[in-house]
Amino acid sequence: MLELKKLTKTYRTGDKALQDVTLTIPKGQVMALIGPSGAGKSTLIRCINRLVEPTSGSVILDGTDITALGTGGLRKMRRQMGMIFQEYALVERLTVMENVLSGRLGYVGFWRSFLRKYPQSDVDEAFRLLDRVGLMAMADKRADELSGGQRQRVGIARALIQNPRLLLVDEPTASLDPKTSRQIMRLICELCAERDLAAVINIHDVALAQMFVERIVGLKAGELAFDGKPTEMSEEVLTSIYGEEDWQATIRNVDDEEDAEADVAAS
Ligand SMILES: Nc1ncnc2c1ncn2[C@@H]1O[C@H](COP(=O)(O)OP(=O)(O)OP(=O)(O)O)[C@@H](O)[C@H]1O
Repeated sequence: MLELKKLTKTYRTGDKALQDVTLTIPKGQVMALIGPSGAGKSTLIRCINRLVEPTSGSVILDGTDITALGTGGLRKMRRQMGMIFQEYALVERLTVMENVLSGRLGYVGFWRSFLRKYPQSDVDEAFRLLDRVGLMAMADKRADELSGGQRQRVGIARALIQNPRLLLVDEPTASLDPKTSRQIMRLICELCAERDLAAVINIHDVALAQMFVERIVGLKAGELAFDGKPTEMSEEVLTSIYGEEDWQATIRNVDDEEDAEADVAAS
């Protein structure tokens, strides 16, 4: 279980990116974080693993106060938090397999990782994960030979080989086309369900979040503006988070997409 208590971040510039955010994310829950640009979504995700240092408040994962950890403790804790980024952050000249295995770097010793000698159990697990994300045939390809969707699948496998307790996902579909975006969101949510793994997903696309996750949290100017089920997302809620706009298209979109998906599944 992840608990954020009165999490606050004020950057040196004076920007109040987060203000008193209190949230509890139970084990196995996938939560989408939405909100306009600058609302504090990336800051929130980065405060959880302290890539950004919170100004005050605490982050507690399964009873451990992450905000109170020293350097060594934080390094160990970060291994338990898988991170998936928008831009994949793969090593271009390495193979798919090597990129996935790099998720184990925090676990194997320096020389072993320097020589890229991973234990057989890690290699076996990497093959299992590549199979699960549909990339078994690509294991020996270089990362720079892959499509955006394939690259994100490698990023997902790399995060999962850490055997994390929590997934932090920052704009996983920002560079992908709509169909690939849905496939990636579906894959992330299925994998979390299979592993009873909690995830916080920062996502711009409200309709996509509504389609796949069980809980949506809206941020506005660093403060909680909505916390509820996708079905509770209404035009009023969207207006309160994003301001005046014609939201009918966004909300209707979800129904249309679901109908379309159902048609495909039925055909
Ligand atoms: N390193 C930084 N130094 C100073 N201010 C920052 C820094 N990073 C973010 N901010 C500010 O903090 C606020 C929240 O930014 P953040 O990137 O968390 O928002 P976001 O919701 O993720 O936005 P986007 O959807 O555009 O990525 C913004 O006002 C931003 O300008």
